Amino acid sequence: TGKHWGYGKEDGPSIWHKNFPVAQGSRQSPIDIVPLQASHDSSLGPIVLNYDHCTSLNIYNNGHSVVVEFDDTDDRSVIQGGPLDNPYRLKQFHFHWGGKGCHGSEHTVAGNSYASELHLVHWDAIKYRSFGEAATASDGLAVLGIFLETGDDHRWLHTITDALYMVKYKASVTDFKGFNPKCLLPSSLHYWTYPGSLTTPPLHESVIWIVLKEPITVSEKQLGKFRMLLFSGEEEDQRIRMENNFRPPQPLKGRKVRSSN
Ligand SMILES: NS(=O)(=O)c1ccc(NC(=O)CN2C(=O)C=CC2=O)cc1
Ligand SMILES: [Zn+2]
Repeated sequence: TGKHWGYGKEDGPSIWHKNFPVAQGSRQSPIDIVPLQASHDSSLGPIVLNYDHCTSLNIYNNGHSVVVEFDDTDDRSVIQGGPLDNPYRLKQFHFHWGGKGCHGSEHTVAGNSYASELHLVHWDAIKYRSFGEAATASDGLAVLGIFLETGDDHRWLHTITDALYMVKYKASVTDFKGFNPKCLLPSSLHYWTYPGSLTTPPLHESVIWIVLKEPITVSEKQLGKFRMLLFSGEEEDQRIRMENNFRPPQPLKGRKVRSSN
């Protein structure tokens, strides 16, 4: 079955290369984005999100993060434009966060990290027949990264944080219908883009990353609710809080980060 990995001392990001050698590959994510070194590319158009007919299905704790899954059996919710040649279908979104008062984003900006990072995961269903097939292709996935900073309450995030008690333990799942993630977008869709990878095992180098420049604001209280989730399953005696589930920035290895206008 799948190889075990986590975010601890014994099974965390510095060990992943033992079971997943691509961890030391040439297009790993996340990275530190240095705005002044990003090349402005006027051929990069705006990204377009068509989420109006999206169908969220469930919310679940996969032992690494909390994930909201979507019905991706047709093109009802897609991202297109920007660096993408085709529309990419929304499959799921999830978060990465730190411990109390510590930052937990995966991408950093000029060495600065945010409190958390939201990933909306999409796949090219024009070119590939399944998510699994796209996940192993060099241009198969497009992940939209959105930074979360702490401040006032986020008006819509409570719909998610109110459901977290239902998925406290690893492998727990509950219905989560009618959620449209466009309520989690910042006002500007200006972005950086670069070729990268999944930020957790299997670390496939199959992701076109699109990272929004503008963060959204959530409250420390709302973020605290993510930290009541557990990495561990209900039957396990250890109750390990789900926090600091982020991979640190990886070497750029000559890649170019482009900036929309
Ligand atoms: N953090 S991230 O880069 O957005 C990130 C996003 C997704 C995954 N993993 C998956 O989607 C798991 N998965 C496969 O790899 C193939 C089928 C499948 O379900 C890992 C990381
Ligand atoms: Zn992620």
